[in-house]
Amino acid sequence: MELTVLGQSQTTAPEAGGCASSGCGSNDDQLNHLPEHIRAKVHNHPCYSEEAHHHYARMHVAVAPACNIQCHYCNRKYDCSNESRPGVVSELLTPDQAVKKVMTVAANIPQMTVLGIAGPGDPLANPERTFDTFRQLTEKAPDIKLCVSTNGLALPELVDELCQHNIDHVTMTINCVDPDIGAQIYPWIFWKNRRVYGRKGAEILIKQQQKGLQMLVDRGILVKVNSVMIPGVNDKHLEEVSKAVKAKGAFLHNVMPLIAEAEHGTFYGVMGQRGPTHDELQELQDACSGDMNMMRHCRQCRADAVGMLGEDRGDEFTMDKIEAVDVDYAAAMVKRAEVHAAIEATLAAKQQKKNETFISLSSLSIPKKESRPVLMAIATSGGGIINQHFGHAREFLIYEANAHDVRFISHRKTDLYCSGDDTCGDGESVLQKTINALKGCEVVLCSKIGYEPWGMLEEAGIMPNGEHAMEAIEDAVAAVYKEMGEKGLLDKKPETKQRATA
Ligand SMILES: C[S@@+](CC[C@H](N)C(=O)[O-])C[C@H]1O[C@@H](n2cnc3c(N)ncnc32)[C@H](O)[C@@H]1O
Ligand code: SF4
Ligand code: SF4
Repeated sequence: MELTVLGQSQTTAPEAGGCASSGCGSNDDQLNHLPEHIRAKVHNHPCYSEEAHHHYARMHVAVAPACNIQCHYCNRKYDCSNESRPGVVSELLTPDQAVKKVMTVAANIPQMTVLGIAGPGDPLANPERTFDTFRQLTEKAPDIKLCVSTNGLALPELVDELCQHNIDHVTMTINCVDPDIGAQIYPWIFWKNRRVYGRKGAEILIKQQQKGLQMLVDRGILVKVNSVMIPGVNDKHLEEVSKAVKAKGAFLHNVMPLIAEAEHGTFYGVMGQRGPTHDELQELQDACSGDMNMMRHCRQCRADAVGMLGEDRGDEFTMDKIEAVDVDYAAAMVKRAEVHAAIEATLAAKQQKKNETFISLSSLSIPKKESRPVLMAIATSGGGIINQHFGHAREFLIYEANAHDVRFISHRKTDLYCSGDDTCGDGESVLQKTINALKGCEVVLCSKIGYEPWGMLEEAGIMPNGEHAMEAIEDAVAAVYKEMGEKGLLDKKPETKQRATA
């Protein structure tokens, strides 16, 4: 089966230089040449494969409270159960509790393939708790892949122990390779039993990160590098970071937007540091993609997230609900294997159909002047198909179509306007906020939509479309683009009527 990883092509082995075509970003390009052992590691990992994230789930367990550095954007003390952002958790777990939770979730959500430890602090600043969890899971649930997300400071000394577990993937957050920029992001690190401040601390951190990255690559671990895009601080620098980590052998780069709100109590939040706009983020991801595989579907999950990316079923599996549950994991593994086989069959059939029937946009003979890119927002609850009511969508996947290609570029979160509460206290309806969040999109594809949002979308210059319900997303996007071409709507981008939004 051919795979799409991260919505773009990996046409050479990652060791051999990654994405072959400059600026590649096509969902239609395939991973034909990826070596089998790499394909085996990414095909069912929802974060490493854009395609897989429509079908497979992940979970995080919050066993790692402490951190050995301070980032200006992180405050793990703030918790809101409705909030989905990194570092946030509802309950800290012991390793035993975490193992119990993972096995219960695995038995109930068989499409869950990956368990990550991503905080709320740094897993490698809590090595006993992290490795105890991994040791038990490697033994008791060998069909679950294990992952960590680390700042990398303690990585070199722990890399060998890490590799003893069922680990194929590691995420490292690298926001800079220049200590002067690092000094603006990290006020201090904790190193050899003392705090090291400013540039000096950043310099040590960067060295450790680069050393740890090399050690992981040498051991055959796939490394995803997370970078937080902080406008005015490291935004101009991240292309260089991308090149540097690519040169060392990192497999993916995940440039994520800074989340900074004053009420989180972070330095950046309090100082009014803004995050990037959708356009700024996409521009940077595109600029980095010439030389690197980019992850564009990261949902910046909580440190206790459970379920498909974009959903959080953590509330169903709190310790008070699962403590008494007995899991027959041998039986669960059989069921899990069946479910995984069914997903693989679905993916293979989808690929087959795509190979046979995908509308080749390049064959449409759309005149060049009419081949401008068009953004479309998709309401989906998973499976890679258009299967969600507009009013039920908590997020929209954003695809870009042009005359040659359809590609996934991002997702945008929205408040659920069908929640009964139609205003957000600032006088603006949630529906209006949703429409603002779709700024730049010209079409919304969903399974159904009510009269009121239909009218308001049209008024905002966004075409609602419910005609492609239950169709594969990329097929539908291509078909709508073709229709737009036939109706002469590709001549010129219409004036946007939406209000500005970040
Ligand atoms: C909470 S951290 C935990 C793992 C580890 N300590 C690390 O930093 O990689 C997980 C990811 O969330 C990111 N993160 C934390 N707070 C953030 C924020 N306010 N905005 C954007 N990303 C954030 C971190 O940079 C990291 O990539
Ligand atoms: S390294 Fe991770 S946990 Fe530590 S302060 Fe930074 S974001 Fe927070
Ligand atoms: S934070 Fe991003 S990389 Fe981590 S599990 Fe969520 S989607 Fe995957």
